[in-house]
Amino acid sequence: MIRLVLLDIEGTTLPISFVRDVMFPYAAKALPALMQDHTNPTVVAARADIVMEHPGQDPLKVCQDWMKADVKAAPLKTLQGLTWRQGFEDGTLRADLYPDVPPALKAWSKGGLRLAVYSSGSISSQKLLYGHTAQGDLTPLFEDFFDLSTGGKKDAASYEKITAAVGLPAEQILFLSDIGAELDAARTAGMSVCQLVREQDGTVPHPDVAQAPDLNAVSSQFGVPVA
Ligand SMILES: CSCCC(=O)C(=O)COP(=O)(O)O
Ligand SMILES: [Mg+2]
Repeated sequence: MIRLVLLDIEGTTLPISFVRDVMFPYAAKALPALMQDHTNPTVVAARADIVMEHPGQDPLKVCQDWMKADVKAAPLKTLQGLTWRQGFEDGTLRADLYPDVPPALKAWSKGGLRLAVYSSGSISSQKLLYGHTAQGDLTPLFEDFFDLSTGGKKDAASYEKITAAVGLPAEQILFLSDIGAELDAARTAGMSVCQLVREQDGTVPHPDVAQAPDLNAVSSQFGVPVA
C-alpha cells in the first residue's frame, strides 16, 4: 500500500515550458548582477564550486551554458533559486502547475497520503514555487523537500537516503517523474514508480514502467484517494 508520494517537479507537476520559457529567462536576466555579489556567502560558495569544476572559465558563462543545456548542476540550481526569490515574492513569477495537480495533491493529503518533493531545483526554490501557485500556497501539503544535496536524481543511493529519511519501507513510497533514468534509480532502491507522460511536454515513454497522463490516472492505478 502506498503511504507517501514523492514528486518530481519539472515535467511532472509543472510544464517544462514554464521552466524553460518563464523561469530560466528570468534567472538568465538576473544572474549577471547576482554573480557580481561578493558579499553573499551562498553566491560566493556557488561560484567557488563552479570555478573548481571548470577552472579558468568564466563562471557566468558556465552557468549560461548549463542553462541552455538544462544541466542539473547544484551550484546553478542554488543561484537560480536566489534570482527566483525576488520574482515569486514581488508577483512577477507565479507557478502555473498542470491543472490536475492542485486538486489531486489536496485529495491525496486529505485522504491521509504523505507527500514530499524531490527535484533538482533547490529546496528554497521548491518552497517558493509551491508557495506561489495560481491556486495559492500549497507548501503545507508537503512534509518534506529533497534536492541535489541528497544526491543526483539518477542515482539509486539518493532514493535510499530519502527512504531512510521518511522512515517507510521503500515499496510504500511512490515516486512520480517524467524521466526514465530517475524512475529506474528509484526502482533500483525498491520504490514504487510511475512515469508521468505529459502530452504537452512530449514526454518519451519509458519501457516497463507504469505510466499515467496526469495525477488523476495515478490515483486510479495506485488506489490512492481521487480528486
Ligand atoms: C523549483 S524547481 C525549478 C525548475 C528547475 O530548475 C529544475 O531543474 C527542475 O528539475 P526537476 O528535477 O524537477 O525535473
Ligand atoms: Mg522532471
